[in-house]
Amino acid sequence: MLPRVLLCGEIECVQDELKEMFDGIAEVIRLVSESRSHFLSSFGPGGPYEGSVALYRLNESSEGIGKFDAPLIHALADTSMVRWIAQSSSGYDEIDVQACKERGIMVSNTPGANEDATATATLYLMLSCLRHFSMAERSLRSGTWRTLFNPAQTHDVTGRTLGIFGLGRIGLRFARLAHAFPMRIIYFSRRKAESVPDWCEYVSSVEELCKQADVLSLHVPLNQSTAGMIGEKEIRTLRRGSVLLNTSRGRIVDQEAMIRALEDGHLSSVGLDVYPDEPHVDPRLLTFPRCALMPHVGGDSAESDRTRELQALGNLRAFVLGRVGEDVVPELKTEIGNSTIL
Ligand SMILES: O=CC(=O)O
Repeated sequence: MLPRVLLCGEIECVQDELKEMFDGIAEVIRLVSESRSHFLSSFGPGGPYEGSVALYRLNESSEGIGKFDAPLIHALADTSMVRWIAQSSSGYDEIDVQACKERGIMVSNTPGANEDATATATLYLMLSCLRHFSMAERSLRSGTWRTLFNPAQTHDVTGRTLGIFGLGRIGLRFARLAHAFPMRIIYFSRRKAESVPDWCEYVSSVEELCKQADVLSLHVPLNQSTAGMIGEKEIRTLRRGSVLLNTSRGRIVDQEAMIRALEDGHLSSVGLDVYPDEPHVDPRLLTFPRCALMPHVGGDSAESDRTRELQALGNLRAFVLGRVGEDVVPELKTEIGNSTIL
């Protein structure tokens, strides 16, 4: 009997490739559970997921079965043969990686797949926040021509300082786009990046980044050390009238502190694609007309969705073939070699 791989989420772009990739090496099955209890009880003998050794996972699957938190991971390890979770996104904050480590389950993600889409989405949000394009469009669509739009309150991008928190692939791609205006680019990362262009200036702390930036853009993953990292102190260290952009994860920012700063004008606007409790959006955010708000679509384009699906499925296929995909998440790199189907 072939091993089975379970798709927790739809494959939208690469159905044909999916068939070819697993032909003769694994049986691909689909999620039928609408609850966590059904999911966890379906790996046993005679259950619909019996024989599954690996999962493909989209965050959308949380709607039915919840996040892959520690209780789910431990129960999965107790009741199934699953040894690999291939997350189909670059963020993997919905999976408790520490619990996976304890139970010998490997996790891969899709770094780089949506680098261009996310960087260009951030660029759009920055332009919209400084020039009020989203507000201008809303004005036109509501039949009021320029009523909402006041050019005296808008600003050019050229010559401003962009502070990038996290100079990974997306941060660097955005830096390159913004440098073209030109903007002055400064960044802070856990460590100074090697081989970045000379015009990308490293500053030694988040505080220094906030002191100098006109626009602060967040490009770090969500984990225990980044959660809430941009709070009251950091926001108030930004100059009055600054712009905050977040296309990373909502929980990196203290939302209450951000809303207070919008209310008293310390932040002139924010450009958000992500929120702490998606799909819920705090209704107060909708009351600031200059803010540019999107429903977590920044990383999605036909090209990046296709690349992401192929990359996640490639990681699954490598596991089924007894290899290790390139995309094991950093926290589990030391575990490589400990996970096999047999
Ligand atoms: O949010 C998108 C991603 O994590 O890829």
